[in-house]
Amino acid sequence: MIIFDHVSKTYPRTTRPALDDVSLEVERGEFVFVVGQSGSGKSTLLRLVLREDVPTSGRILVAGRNVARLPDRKVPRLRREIGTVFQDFRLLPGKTVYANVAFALQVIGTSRSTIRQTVPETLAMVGLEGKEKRLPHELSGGEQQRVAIARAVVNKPAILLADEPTGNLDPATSADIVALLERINRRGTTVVMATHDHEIVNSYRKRVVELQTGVLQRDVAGGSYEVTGSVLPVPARAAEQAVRRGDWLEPHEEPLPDGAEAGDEDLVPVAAGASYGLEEVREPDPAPAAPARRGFLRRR
Ligand SMILES: Nc1ncnc2c1ncn2[C@@H]1O[C@H](COP(=O)(O)OP(=O)(O)OP(=O)(O)O)[C@@H](O)[C@H]1O
Repeated sequence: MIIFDHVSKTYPRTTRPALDDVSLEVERGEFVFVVGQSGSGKSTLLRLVLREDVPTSGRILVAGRNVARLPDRKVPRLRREIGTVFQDFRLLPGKTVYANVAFALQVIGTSRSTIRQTVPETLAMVGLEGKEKRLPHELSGGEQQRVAIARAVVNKPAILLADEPTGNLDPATSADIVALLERINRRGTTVVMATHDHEIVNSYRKRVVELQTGVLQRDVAGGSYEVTGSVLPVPARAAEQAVRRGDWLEPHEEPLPDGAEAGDEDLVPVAAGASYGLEEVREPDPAPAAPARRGFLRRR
């Protein structure tokens, strides 16, 4: 559903990349937490998925589209497939709850009859029945975030990106909001959530992607929040699968034969953590262990 293939992003007038050679794959239907300290590149990663910006190098595929190459006129269609939720809710302050959600459908030309049916269903799904006529300032923070989530999913996008959606909420309300996101995920929407919330990440034990100063530091299924400060091995099987899948290879590259080992200076790791989001992968053993084998492509 989302593929980052050696993606780097350096903003203008900066020297250090905000994202540095990040490769990962998010499968359809996954729920992924993106963690990392402030400035580690989480928002940049989400902005690139949305084509709010383009990578400096590397490829990004979202729902089969190469987003950097997408002509501007096709960007709105891409974004229809991606709902977004932010820390600060971003509701239209002068519009009611109902109108905020309906607006998302109006701008894409949905018929009135569909809007009349879909908006109440969606508001009920997020637990806002009876609050349709309120204005945003008449709602609690958690309720405002529910409106924002309703607006993000009312047209049933394939992907929901949530950038610190619990950042302004107390722990109990945060837990409710993430439970709602999980429910939406169970209905088939791929969810990618950037967060600093240790408790949430540790209690859900979903896939965790950790960035550290733009580098993909960790990518584990069933992970915890803890920022490790060291590079953990990429599960060998996942990386090998990525190498075997020809779609990661450029025309001048070829997979290594079975049995190739890490360590050659010639070799570069590919697709860290790719393809294993829905499989059970044990977290790396904290005790020192033999280095895990990785998948590699030969650099020419
Ligand atoms: N528009 C921009 N121009 C220049 N530098 C930027 C821009 N946006 C982000 N950066 C820089 O890129 C790096 C990554 O920022 P980003 O916002 O992606 O991090 P983050 O992990 O989302 O941080 P936070 O958790 O604080 O939101 C930071 O060093 C930041 O200063």
